[in-house]
Amino acid sequence: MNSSSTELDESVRAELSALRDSIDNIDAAVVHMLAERFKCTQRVGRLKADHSLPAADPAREARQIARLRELAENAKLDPAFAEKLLTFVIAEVIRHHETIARGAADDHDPEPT
Ligand SMILES: C=C(O[C@@H]1C=C(C(=O)O)C=C[C@H]1O)C(=O)O
Repeated sequence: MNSSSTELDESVRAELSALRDSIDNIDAAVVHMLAERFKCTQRVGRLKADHSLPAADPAREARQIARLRELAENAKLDPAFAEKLLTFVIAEVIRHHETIARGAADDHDPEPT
């Protein structure tokens, strides 16, 4: 190995390392943003359970998906991927809402005898 290829290796390593630092920062931001989103959706779940509203709202989901697909297209992100991601997150939210609703129902129902 000559000195120029060693230098190239070093610059490639440095670029890879800098890119990975950015990826780590972005992943941290995604986790924090998801945590904030789930805080909001937990409150929505509580509200729905308290007022006997259904866990899922397909009409709202359809509007969100259409909006996100457009945002994705404008951002040069695959809209199908954006839709898959949102659908995955929403499915988890609905699961949480169902759990909250079951808890609320248990609180209101008399103990089985
Ligand atoms: C959070 C809600 O509950 C569900 C979850 C949604 C979401 O995670 O964005 C959207 C619609 C509902 O199916 C809501 O109704 O706003």
